[in-house]
This record gives sequence, structure tokens and C-alpha cells, in this order.
Amino acid sequence: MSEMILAINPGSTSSKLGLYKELEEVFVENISHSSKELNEFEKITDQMDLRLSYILEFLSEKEIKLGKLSAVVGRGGLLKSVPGGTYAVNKKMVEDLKIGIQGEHASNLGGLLAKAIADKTNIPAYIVDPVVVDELQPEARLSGIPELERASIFHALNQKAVARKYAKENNLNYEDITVIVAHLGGGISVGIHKKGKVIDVNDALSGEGPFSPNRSGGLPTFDFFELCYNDDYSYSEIKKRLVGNGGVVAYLGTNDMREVEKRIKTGDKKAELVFKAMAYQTAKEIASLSPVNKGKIDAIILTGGIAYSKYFIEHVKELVKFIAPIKIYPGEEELKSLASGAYRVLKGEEQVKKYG
Ligand SMILES: Nc1ncnc2c1ncn2[C@@H]1O[C@H](COP(=O)(O)OP(=O)(O)O)[C@@H](O)[C@H]1O
Ligand SMILES: CCCC(=O)OP(=O)(O)O
Repeated sequence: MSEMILAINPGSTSSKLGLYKELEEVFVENISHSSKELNEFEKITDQMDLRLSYILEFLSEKEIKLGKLSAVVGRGGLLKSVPGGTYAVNKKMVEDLKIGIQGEHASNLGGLLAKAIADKTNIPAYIVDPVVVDELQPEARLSGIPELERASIFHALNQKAVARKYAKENNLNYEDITVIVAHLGGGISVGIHKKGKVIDVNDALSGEGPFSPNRSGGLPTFDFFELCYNDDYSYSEIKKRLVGNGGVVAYLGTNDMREVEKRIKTGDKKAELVFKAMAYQTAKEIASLSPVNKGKIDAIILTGGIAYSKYFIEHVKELVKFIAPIKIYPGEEELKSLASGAYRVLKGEEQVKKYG
């Protein structure tokens, strides 16, 4: 029997869906969510009904019967740190995703949405390579304050997928290359992959690295805690200011970089400055990882939605091309990678992992 797999990827600016038959794409769909639409919700899990209704509506428009599916797979969320792999969505995982055991992010909805749809028709729900895959080398864990250990929270699924793709295209093994991958999405993560492991990466959720369409990135620490103490912010308001309402949204009121580019074309100087500053910070983050392998970097890979922007890419390229050749994989491989992870398990090619 051919396997039909529905893959769901909730991001901070979109919900992406893919239907695969024996790993052949039947369709993919990208449902964009404006910051205004998502700002209505206090917590990420409050977005569940909205995103679920979009997905079910879309499946019904396409006349996809749930009974035809073999499995549903979602992008894993902020669970406890785990090794890479495909995990069954179990009770413990649902609990941890609901309480946000390591914090809140749209990807927490991946496992929850997969489970909600899979349960309707009694098929398995999985997640693959969640954002908490942790392969940091020991020296990358120290922050400067012993009680604040650096965490590995990043676009693990897509970073690994494009690094593997680059290796394959060059007849190399992922385990034999050293590459710096920058995922340019709603959040931005930049990681160095060496011997098949992401040994250092900025935590894309907790105020590290470049600012992004909806996140502040690293901040001047003293000024930041002055702001927390002196201004009338609640805990959740300040968190939202950093993640959700930080970065480009804070400066320009939009998380859509296509809109920012349009504004630049009409002569909007503020939009131009913000766009260039994000590229500048991204380039600095990439360059900061070069000494991790004594400057021996096979390639710099730029990926994610913003990698469609020639304007952005040219700015980054100009600043980092002295380090290594640059390869661009616009968009992401996440849906296909999710489906592949579920498929390997369904076909018995890989052992499903148990969470918790
Ligand atoms: N063609 C494009 N040109 C410029 N920016 C784009 C383009 N397509 C998408 N983007 C931007 O990419 C970002 C989303 O990237 P994506 O990798 O889909 O992230 P997420 O998974 O966080 O939603 C948004 O800021 C979006 O405006
Ligand atoms: C939590 C790290 C992954 C991330 O930031 O994803 P988005 O860019 O989709 O928000």
C-alpha cells in the first residue's frame, strides 16, 4: 500500500502543509499569518484552533479524505533537549508542548496539530528533528554566568536538510564537511556543522544572534535590564517584545520582508536601513563562527524564506564572501524532511524514538 503522509510546519509567520505519496509531493501550501492576526493570542497554544481550522479547511477544499492518510507529522517544538530523529507524539510530549517545557514557539503546535488530526482517523502522529536538537560542543555552552547555560534552539530540521543536500550535490558525506548554515526565517539561526553535528549555533529564541523579522536577537544587556526594571512591562509583555514583536516588526510594523523590499523600492529610507542592518548582523554572526574551525569552512549556506530576497543575499554575500564559497537554498526543506522522517519509520527503515 502506498503511504500518504501529511506534513505540518507551523512557523512564526506561517503554517506550511505538504501532502506526500511515497515521498512524491502531491501539494504544498503556505498559509501566511500576519503579526496582527497572531498578536491576538496571549499564548502560542491559543493559536491551535485557528491554525487547525485553516488546515482542515484547506484539506477539505482539496478533497483530501483524512481516511486516506497513513500518518501525520509535525515540526517538533520546544521539548526537552533530544538527539535528532523521528519521535512518536505521546502523552508526555503533548503535556510538555502544552506547558511549553522549554518555552513558547509556533513549532510547539507541530506535534499538537499532527496529533489532533491523526487522532481523528486513528493513525500515528510523529515529529522529526525538533528545534531542541542539541549537539553543542562543551565550550559553546558557557555564557559567562554559570547559572545561565547557552541552549541549542534553532532550525535543526532545515539546517541539517540543506547541509546534507549540499554534501550530496558535491558528492561528499555530511559527516565529512564543515559548513556554516544561516536559516533566514521569522527567526534567524546561524550554526556551524562539523562531522555531522551542529557544534555551535545562536539560540534563535532567547535573545542571541541577529535581529530577525519578528525577534530582537542579542541586546545591550545593561540597557535591556534597565528597561525591564524601569518600564511598566509584565513578564509576558517583555518576552513578546523580544520574540514576536521584536526586530523588523518593532522598527517597521511588519514581519513580511517582501513588504519591506517594496517600501525600499518606493524610497523608504528607514526600511532600507533596517533591512541592511539585519543583513549586517547576519553577516557578523556568520563570521563569528569561522574561528570555530580555524577558518576552514567548506561553504556558507543561506536558506529560509528571506533567502529568496536577492537584495538581502547580496548584502550578506558582500560581507562574508572572503570566508568561503556561498550556496543559496531559498525556502526550506522542512516539509519534505518531515515526510521523509515519518516515511522511514512507517517503512521500518528507522526505529521510531520514544520521548520522555
Ligand atoms: N520572496 C521573498 N522575498 C523576501 N522575503 C521573503 C520572501 N518569501 C518569504 N520571505 C520572508 O521570509 C520570512 C519567513 O521565512 P520562513 O523560512 O518561511 O519562516 P517561518 O518558518 O519562520 O515562518 C518572512 O519574513 C517572509 O516575509
Ligand atoms: C525555535 C527556533 C526555530 C525558529 O525560530 O523558527 P521560525 O523562524 O519558524 O520562528
